Amino acid sequence: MSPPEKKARTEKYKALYDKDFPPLKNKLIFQVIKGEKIHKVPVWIMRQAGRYLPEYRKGRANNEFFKVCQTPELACEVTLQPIDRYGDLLDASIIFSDIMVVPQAMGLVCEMVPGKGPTFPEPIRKPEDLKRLTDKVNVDDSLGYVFDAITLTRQKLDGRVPLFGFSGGPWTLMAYMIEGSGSKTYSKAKAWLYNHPKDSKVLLQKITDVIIPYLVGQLIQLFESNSGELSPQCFTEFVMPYIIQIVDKVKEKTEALGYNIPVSIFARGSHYAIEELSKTKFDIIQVDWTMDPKKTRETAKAKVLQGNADPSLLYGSKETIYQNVEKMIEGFGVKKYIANLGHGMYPDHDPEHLKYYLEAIRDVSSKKLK
Ligand SMILES: Cc1c2[nH]c(c1CCC(=O)O)Cc1[nH]c(c(CCC(=O)O)c1C)Cc1[nH]c(c(CCC(=O)O)c1C)Cc1[nH]c(c(CCC(=O)O)c1C)C2
Repeated sequence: MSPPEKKARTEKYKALYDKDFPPLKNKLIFQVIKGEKIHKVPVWIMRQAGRYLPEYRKGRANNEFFKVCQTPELACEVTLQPIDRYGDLLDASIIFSDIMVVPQAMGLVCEMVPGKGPTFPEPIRKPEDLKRLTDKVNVDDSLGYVFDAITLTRQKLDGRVPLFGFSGGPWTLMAYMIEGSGSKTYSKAKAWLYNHPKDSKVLLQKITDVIIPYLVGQLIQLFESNSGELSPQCFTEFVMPYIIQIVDKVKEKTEALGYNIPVSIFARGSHYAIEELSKTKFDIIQVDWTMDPKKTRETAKAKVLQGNADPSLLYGSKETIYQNVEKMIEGFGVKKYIANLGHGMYPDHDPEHLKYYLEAIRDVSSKKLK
């Protein structure tokens, strides 16, 4: 985006920033975190705005993926699609964007290649390549479009549900920046942890320093989606120190402004880390479907847990979905719990089956909460 375009964008949204945000009508997630009485378990879904929705595919036919992310009107429109479709069955929205906007802000080119996903034509290969990264990233300049999209969306939501902001975690972003795309083994990125531990920490810190000023929203989720690739030892050394910095600093910053913003962590695949994570300031721990709800609840007694049905459950019948939801809620319990899937929606999911899942959560949990 050229500087005059950027200025126009900022001017355009100034009035929206100055206007008070509409008060929240649905506060279920905040009530769960505060331990207040609720009438049903709240639910939202990772990738709830996406290719499984015909209205999303229709809009995307004319617009490149990152163009949607970078155009606040389009990002807002797509964010609202599942909220408009499912009405009060959903209890949160999540801003339409991608974790790759942070590496882009750091000066790396990342393109969405059809059939392949996000791809870096010139990934970081050796420690000298770190010099190619922008030295001091001005987050307001380079990611201002996300802030504008968040502001516009909060106005347009009119308080129906709260809005999640999100970021990839430092390790997950480092892994993509070195691999250049998704990978089966993440062996190039993991080789860095063993061969260049110091440079790895320089890179993780650079990413952390961009994430902290970037994270805004009424709720926040940090996606360490690639954490399950690591040994417990590497997790402790290369993930924990950075995600703790992020949650501590984000809390400090927002509390100083008078806000208490709940922060959620999704360390996908890191079973061994649940206990360690339950001792941090994260308010919510999102778990994947390979974790048993009851055992996870026993391990992280005091924390709000979020998850965790296998996304493939949505290929099942209405009855199958209902029975699995009953078991899931039985395991987690109806308190300190936010329902979600164990990972994002798949492009070939039937939107009607997501509705069955959302209805089952409402029906099963409201009976138990009576
Ligand atoms: C809809 C969508 C997104 N990203 C991608 C798509 C499909 C692309 C398309 O429309 O063509 C490509 C897209 N973006 C990414 C991938 C995975 C790449 C790979 O590992 O191979 C793809 C196909 C990278 C990505 N992107 C994201 C993660 C973390 C969560 C997770 O573990 O899935 C990751 C790893 C986060 C993400 N990505 C997105 C959201 C939007 C908000 C919502 O949830 O509704 C979010 C939160 C949006």
